[in-house]
Amino acid sequence: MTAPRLTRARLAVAGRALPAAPVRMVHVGAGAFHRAHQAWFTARASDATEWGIAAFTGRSPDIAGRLAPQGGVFTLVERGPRGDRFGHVGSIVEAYAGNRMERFVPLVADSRVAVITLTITEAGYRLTADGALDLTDSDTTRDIAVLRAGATSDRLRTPLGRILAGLAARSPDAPIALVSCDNLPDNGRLTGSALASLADASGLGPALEGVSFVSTSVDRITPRTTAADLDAVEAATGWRDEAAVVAEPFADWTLSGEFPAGRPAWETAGARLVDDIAPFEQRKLLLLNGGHLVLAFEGLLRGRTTVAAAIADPECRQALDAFWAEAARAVDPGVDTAEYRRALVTRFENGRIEHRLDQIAVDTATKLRLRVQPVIDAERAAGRDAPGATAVVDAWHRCREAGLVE
Ligand SMILES: NC(=O)c1ccc[n+]([C@@H]2O[C@H](COP(=O)([O-])OP(=O)(O)OC[C@H]3O[C@@H](n4cnc5c(N)ncnc54)[C@H](O)[C@@H]3O)[C@@H](O)[C@H]2O)c1
Ligand SMILES: O=P(O)(O)OC[C@@H](O)[C@@H](O)[C@H](O)[C@H](O)CO
Repeated sequence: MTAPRLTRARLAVAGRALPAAPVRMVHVGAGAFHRAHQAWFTARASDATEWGIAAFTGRSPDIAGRLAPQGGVFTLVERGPRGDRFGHVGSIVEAYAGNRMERFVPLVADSRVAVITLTITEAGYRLTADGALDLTDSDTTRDIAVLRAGATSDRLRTPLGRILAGLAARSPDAPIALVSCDNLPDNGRLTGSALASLADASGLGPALEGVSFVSTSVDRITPRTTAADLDAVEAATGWRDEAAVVAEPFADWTLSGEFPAGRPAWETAGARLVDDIAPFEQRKLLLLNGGHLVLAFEGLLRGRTTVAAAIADPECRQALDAFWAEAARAVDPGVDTAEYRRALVTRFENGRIEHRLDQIAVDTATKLRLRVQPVIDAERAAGRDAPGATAVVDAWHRCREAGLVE
């Protein structure tokens, strides 16, 4: 017999109520990571009953179509090396496709909404190689024309264009925090300067008054959910959950910036608020995300398909260690890298997390520029050759020649 579909209402009837909190956060780019990270931290915060999330997808509407019939509730599977832990997360209280502007604009304009979070991937920001808004991007130029004409916001295509339309409808007396949760260095400043360029070009400069841009370093390995994962959730919990997500047990969130209208007490759920994010972000982006690139390129060349399979291959491991030795020197010495690397090995070796190398190996030119080139630059500035990091670039070229990466 098929298990009943998981919904917020059915959970309440079953005596495991997760009452919907009032919407005070809007998320743009609802996907696997948002559910496993920001939604999970918010649900675990001590004031979770005050903070509901309205989640909008970035491009594909798929996850909204799965979450909405469940009242936003989903199962998080924490997949450790020896077993799974299943928990229901209730912080998402509304879910929509990204183009549902008739709901998005009034929500962003609502002074009770205090925080907007984003996970739209690095490509979603439409930046040039030097981190400025790409004013030649066709969707961006189209959005500028729509915004300048004051035309219906339904025609906006880019996440930043949609956010700007929402902010333009908000009172300048109602401050708000915009929190990028994408794997980009200095993501708060980049988001702020990209939105400022968009606002200038669209004649909407005042829309950004009262907006605080928060930088974050985010960490939790969250692969794409598979059909087998959904079946495993059904077998283990007795609920059919079309929006379940699998992540490693480890989770980290470091934030730096002001929240002028308040925020959930994320620190009670394990988040870290700091004055200087740079050392945390360097460590994570160079060692973890740079390390993922090493394994992706070397692994794909050697016929491996997952992170766990690649790190178990001695040649891939050797390439990873060579890169890490150089990358660790590029990280601010104020944060530990030795223990961090040891923990990363354990995390990467978790074979029960099926993190596919081809999921990592997208937008590779941008990722190399942000996660490997800084290591080459730092080593060369110190008079060294950086053989470990340049080998990653060589492996990338070989992958491209073999048609293994974009
Ligand atoms: N999955 C992870 O392990 C992980 C960990 C840390 C950080 N992140 C960050 O989160 C991002 C999203 O990861 P995910 O696992 O949720 O991916 P996902 O594919 O499940 O979801 C991505 C979301 O972004 C939207 N999107 C994708 N490309 C876009 C584009 N060009 N323009 C606008 N919207 C776009 C999608 O529609 C979706 O809503 C990553 O790119 C990364 O920056 C992910
Ligand atoms: O699309 P990316 O490269 O930003 O992310 C791919 C993986 O490296 C990433 O998903 C990691 O698993 C994550 O950054 C861990 O916190």
